[in-house]
Amino acid sequence: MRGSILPGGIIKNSETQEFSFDRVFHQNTTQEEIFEELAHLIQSALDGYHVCVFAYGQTSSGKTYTMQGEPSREREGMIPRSIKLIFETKKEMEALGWSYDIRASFLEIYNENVRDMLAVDTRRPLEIRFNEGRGTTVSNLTIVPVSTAEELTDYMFKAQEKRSIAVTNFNEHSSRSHAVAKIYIEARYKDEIFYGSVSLVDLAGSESAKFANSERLTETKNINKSLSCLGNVMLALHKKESHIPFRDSKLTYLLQSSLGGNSKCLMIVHISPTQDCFNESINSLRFANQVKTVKLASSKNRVVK
Ligand SMILES: Nc1ncnc2c1ncn2[C@@H]1O[C@H](COP(=O)(O)OP(=O)(O)OP(=O)(O)O)[C@@H](O)[C@H]1O
Repeated sequence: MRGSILPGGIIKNSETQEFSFDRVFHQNTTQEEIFEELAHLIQSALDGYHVCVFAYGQTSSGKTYTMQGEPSREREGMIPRSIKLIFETKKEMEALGWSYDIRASFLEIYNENVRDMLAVDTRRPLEIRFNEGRGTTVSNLTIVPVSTAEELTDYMFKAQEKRSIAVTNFNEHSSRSHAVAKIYIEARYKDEIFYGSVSLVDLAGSESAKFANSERLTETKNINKSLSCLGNVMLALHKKESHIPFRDSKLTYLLQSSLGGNSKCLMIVHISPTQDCFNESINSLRFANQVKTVKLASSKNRVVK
C-alpha cells in the first residue's frame, strides 16, 4: 500500500507501507475463489470443531457482499455456500452410516444489545450467559432445527431482512450491527457424537467516529468499542495473558467459546479501493496484522456414549 499517514490524517504519498497476509484477494476475485479458503474449515465443523469466520472492514468495503452475497449463483456469499457444503457433505456421510442434527440461530448486536433475528419481536434484548462446559449461550435465543439447505437459506434471508439498517455518510443501506449466523452440527457415528459449529460474523463498519454525524455517533462509538475489544482480546490471546478481556463487549463475550482456545478462526479483512478511504484502510490493515499473530489451539469436541 502506497502512502503514509501524518498527524491529522494527511496522506504523504512518497512512502510505501507493506503488509503481508495468508492470502490477498483483489476486487475481481470471485466468491467461489474466496470460498476455497473457507471450505476446509466448514469441513472441520462437520468433524466436530468450532469454526468462526469474521468479515471486518470499514462501511461499504464489501463485508455483507462477501458473507451474504447476491442471489445469483456466481455472486452468492460465504454463508449460503457454507450451508450448501454442509448439506452436501451430510448427504455423502449419511450414505456411510453417519447421522446429523443441524440447527441454526441468527442474532445481531446493535448498540451493545443482543437481538434475536428469528424472533417475532426482535427489539427484546437478550442476555449472554456463561455455562461451565457449554461455554457462552444466549438466553431465549431461537435455535431452529433444519433439514435442508433451502430451509436454512430461507431463515438466513428472513434474518437479513431484519438487520438494523441506517443511513450513513458512506453507504446508504449500511448495516450498523454485528450479525452472527451460527450453525450447530451434531454428528453421530456408532457410539460417538461430535459437536461442531460454524459462526459466520458480518461485523459492523469500522469507520472512525469523526466521520459519523451526530445521530450516528452513539452507534459508531459502540461499534468501535466492540471492535477495539475484539482487537484487545486477540492481543491478549497472542500474549497468552492470564486475563483475556472477553467480557468488555457483547461481541467478544458472545464469541468467547469461538475465540478462546478451542476453535479455528478466519478473518477476511476488507478495504475500499478509493483514495478517500486510505486512512481507514491503513487502520484495517493494522488490525489485520495484529489478528494474524494470534495462534488458537483447537480440538475435536467428541463424546463417546
Ligand atoms: N466484490 C464485489 N463485487 C461487486 N460488488 C461489490 C463487491 N463488494 C462490494 N460490492 C458492492 O458494494 C456495496 C457495499 O458493499 P457492502 O454492503 O457489502 O459493504 P459493507 O462493508 O457490508 O458495508 P456496511 O459496513 O455498511 O455493512 C454493495 O452495493 C455491494 O453490492
